[in-house]
Amino acid sequence: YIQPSIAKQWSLPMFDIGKPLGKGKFGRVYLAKEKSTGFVCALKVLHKNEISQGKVEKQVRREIEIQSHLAHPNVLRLFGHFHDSKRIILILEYAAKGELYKHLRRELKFPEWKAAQYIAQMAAALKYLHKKHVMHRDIKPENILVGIHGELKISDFGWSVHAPNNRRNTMCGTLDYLPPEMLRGAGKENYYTEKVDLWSLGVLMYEFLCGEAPFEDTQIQTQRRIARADYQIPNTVSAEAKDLIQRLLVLDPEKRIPLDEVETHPWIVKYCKTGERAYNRASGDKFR
Ligand SMILES: Cc1nn(C)cc1-c1nc2c(-c3cnn(Cc4ccccc4)c3)c(Cl)cnc2[nH]1
Repeated sequence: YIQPSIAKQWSLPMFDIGKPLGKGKFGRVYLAKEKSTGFVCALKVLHKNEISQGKVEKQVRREIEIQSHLAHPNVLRLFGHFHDSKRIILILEYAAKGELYKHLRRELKFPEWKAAQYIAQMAAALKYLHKKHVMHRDIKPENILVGIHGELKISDFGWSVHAPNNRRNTMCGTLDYLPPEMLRGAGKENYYTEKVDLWSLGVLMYEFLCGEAPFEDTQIQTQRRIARADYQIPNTVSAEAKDLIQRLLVLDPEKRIPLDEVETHPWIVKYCKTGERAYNRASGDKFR
């Protein structure tokens, strides 16, 4: 007898609420345990009046709609949501090692082997999203969490949309990660596609290896430098890593290296165990 998949009706009394984990522009996140199963999760509590004042209802709806249909080891799960008179609560996967940007600030920058594994995981996550025609559009360390095994998890889908898209967004926060085609502002002539995430992956890779973003400057200068792809890569960065950054930070979205080629790039293959050889090793390669 196959249990019909009932959409469980969640409510706050079903959870023991633990310590606050963090807060964003809208709402706070708490550690929580679902009482009947002991399942540990993170509850993101959004206040309805703050959301309507911030005119972000559409983003919250999109975050729920998009993230609840995603299931990938490098994408933070959204298990469900519910609301009461004043709040909307998202039931999210708990990432036990917290926010990636805190690790990056503490370590200043990552060694190449760690950066390569992180970029490989982000490429896998983006490949999964793009296959579903979802573009994240806000890939940056602040939106990446770290799981119990040190694996990265993209979170905060508030800015994600279905590709292609030409909506103009009033974004706040850092411009550092914005691709040139989103800076130009969208009109009928220039749609942007999921390739915006490839540019941001290049900015992320640069920041992992150099400890600062490639176009970090005053607001005006940053915009100018992004529009010209005006950045320098320090000589401390290996030739292979430099090559991959240069293939991602390309002004023309169509000329950016595709995710399939990121995964097989020499710099990634060199440091990531996911290759055939490593697979054989993992399976005890008795017969090889
Ligand atoms: C912090 C922290 N330290 N440790 C050891 C684990 C964590 C942890 N944090 C999370 C978090 C988490 C917390 N804050 N934020 C940022 C935020 C908050 C509110 C709105 C938008 C964005 C995410 C999540 Cl969702 C999911 N899992 C998390 N795990």
